[in-house]
Amino acid sequence: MILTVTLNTALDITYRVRSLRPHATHRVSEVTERPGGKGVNVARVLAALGHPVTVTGFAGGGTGRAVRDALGAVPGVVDALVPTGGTTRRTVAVVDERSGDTTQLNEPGPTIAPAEWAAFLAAFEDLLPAAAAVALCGSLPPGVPVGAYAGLIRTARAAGVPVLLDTSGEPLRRGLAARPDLIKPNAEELAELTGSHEPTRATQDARRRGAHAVVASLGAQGLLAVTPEGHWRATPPARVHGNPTGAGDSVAAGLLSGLVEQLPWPARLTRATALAAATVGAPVAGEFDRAVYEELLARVAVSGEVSAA
Ligand SMILES: O=P(O)(O)OC[C@@]1(O)O[C@H](CO)[C@@H](O)[C@@H]1O
Repeated sequence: MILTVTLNTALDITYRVRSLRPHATHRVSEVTERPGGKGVNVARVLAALGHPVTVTGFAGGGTGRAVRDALGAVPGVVDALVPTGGTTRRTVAVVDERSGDTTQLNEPGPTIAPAEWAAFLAAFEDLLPAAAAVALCGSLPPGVPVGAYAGLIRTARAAGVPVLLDTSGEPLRRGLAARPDLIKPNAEELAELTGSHEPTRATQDARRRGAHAVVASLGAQGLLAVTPEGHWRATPPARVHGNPTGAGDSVAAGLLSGLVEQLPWPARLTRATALAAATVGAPVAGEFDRAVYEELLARVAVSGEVSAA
């Protein structure tokens, strides 16, 4: 199975409004609720691709129950979430129907007690032997040490399990020191990490900081990969309009599934690019439009070159 870790799970709420304006009252035309947090979205996409997945992290309170109930209904996903005495957060994505823009409001999440963190570490070590790969995804809830991902990466690498790290800020900076196999920053996260807004330079710099491979997700411009095997650019054929929430998680799912299937890099990048665009085309985070995905697979352009041996 593939193990996804979401320390700060969420009940993702998506509101659609006609036009979002500060200081105004809005009538919501449509509300959807889904289990979320980045690793949960990665898990749903992996399961839809036919990979067995186990989800761990924390869940608690009424929202935690709702997340677990909904996850339990997803075929192919095993719930190994660790209970917390706090209450799982909500995130709210407000989709402006007129402009198509999405505004995201993410709560900080519950405070994790030291004993709960210790229980999670024990559960993580128990799950590792059955894992073909691990994804460590999203923000850290209060109470979890800022170097948490670095520790989890060291534990996974010691067990011989490849790790994808998808986070930002200080947890990403510290995680890099533990040499994850792959990171998947977006342009903003890359710039924050490296100080450079030039994607090629920033991606190379991120790799020098410790990641084995870096795949930068550049929104409608596609993906830029710098790896020991070579460097590539994958570009979708056209801009897909819709809700971009979760598109990065679909990139992570595409890359992880390709890693486990031992696909060559261009095929992994094609899959990840098509999945991301198909996620933008679906109205809710963590879901993708399968028809759009299958149609795009043949139309993603990949250019680049293999490194000299
Ligand atoms: O606050 P974090 O952990 O960074 O991100 C959480 C989150 O915004 O990311 C997903 C989209 O990638 C949403 O489903 C989710 O709730």
